[in-house]
Amino acid sequence: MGRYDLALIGFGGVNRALAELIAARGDRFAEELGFTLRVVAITDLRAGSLVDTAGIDLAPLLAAEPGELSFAGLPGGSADPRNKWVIREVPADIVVEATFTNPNDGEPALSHVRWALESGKHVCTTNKGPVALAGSELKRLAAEHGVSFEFEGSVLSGTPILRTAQRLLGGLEITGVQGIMNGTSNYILGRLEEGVELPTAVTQAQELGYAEADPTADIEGHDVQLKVMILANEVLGAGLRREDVSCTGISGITPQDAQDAISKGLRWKLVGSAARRPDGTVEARVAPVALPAHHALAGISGPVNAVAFHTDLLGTVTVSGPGAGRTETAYALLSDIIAIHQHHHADDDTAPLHRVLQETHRG
Ligand SMILES: NC(=O)c1ccc[n+]([C@@H]2O[C@H](COP(=O)([O-])OP(=O)(O)OC[C@H]3O[C@@H](n4cnc5c(N)ncnc54)[C@H](O)[C@@H]3O)[C@@H](O)[C@H]2O)c1
Ligand SMILES: N[C@@H](CCO)C(=O)O
Repeated sequence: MGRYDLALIGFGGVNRALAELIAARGDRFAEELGFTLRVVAITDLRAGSLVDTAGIDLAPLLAAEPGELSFAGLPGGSADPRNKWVIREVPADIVVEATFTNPNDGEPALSHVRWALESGKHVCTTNKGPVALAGSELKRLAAEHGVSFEFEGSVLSGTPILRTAQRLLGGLEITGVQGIMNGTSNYILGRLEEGVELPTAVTQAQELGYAEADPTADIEGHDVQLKVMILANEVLGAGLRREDVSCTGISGITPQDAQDAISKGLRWKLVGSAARRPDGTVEARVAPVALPAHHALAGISGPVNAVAFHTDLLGTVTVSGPGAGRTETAYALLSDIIAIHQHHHADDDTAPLHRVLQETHRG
């Protein structure tokens, strides 16, 4: 039986939901997945940092209201997040990065991921910034250090879109992808159809845990822009930069527009797409589209998302599932940990695994 010691960077909706899963289902994971999980460090901009290399007792932290959590004064606690020190120095097997997504330069999450990989620690992240803006560099860094860089939750939350493409569509030529890739905007468009005004719908999406810390990224399409970059780079080998993906969001759509569309048999959807041109380059965009009711993406409602892969041998293959949500996204992190286990340690029965890694590195 292996054990993975985790350092959680950011303790907001997603990483807190992961801690809840570990607290509630840890025994089941051991039985079904062949490993146990222990949290040895947590950092958060608001709560500070907490380190216990013997394993943090999660119950009292999870019992506290998120906004009231403070690690200062606890044994091993500090008011300062101390991200760099925790990531580099605390012995952990996996660094789980779930701080705010920064669509401009990916920071500070990009540095968090770099520090972890350079320290020989695996990384799982739901943060789209580092993956979209520096994915190739980070994969190279991970390979150099013999560790994994996993990011299933960066596109479509816990719905396994990236692993489906990587593992199940081998041998096909994927010529393009098209999808609804933002839970917040899709939820909001549904509320607009019901006559709810945009600011109210945004507040509801925030309360449900779908929206970014700054929901502008959801409404103006920047979140989908990053996801299109990730998908296109992963499945089309596109190497897109942000300026390569034209981007229009849903802020110009009113409840009246949404209801008028319904009366004409149409539904407004925020569609992200990337397609290979005949010369091999990739064209990508994010824009609202009024889809006819018979379109495969028109029936995708609420925080549910879907991605259609256009392929040569199978035609169109569409995968649909949750696109946002705290627990759904925490599941993506669990699926990343399972992938790390399968890739590196499935045959090990030693614990803790960071010692195995350190011994391997010492040669
Ligand atoms: N919530 C979802 O449905 C969802 C789905 C997929 C991906 N994501 C991504 O996952 C990440 C986390 O999402 P969330 O919903 O938990 O967000 P959140 O805003 O609830 O939590 C983010 C946490 O990170 C902390 N933080 C920010 N900067 C920090 C720093 N420099 N050091 C330490 N802590 C820092 C904040 O204090 C906050 O508690 C985001 O990047 C988001 O884009 C979220
Ligand atoms: N805010 C994002 C979270 C998932 O990346 C969304 O609504 O889709």
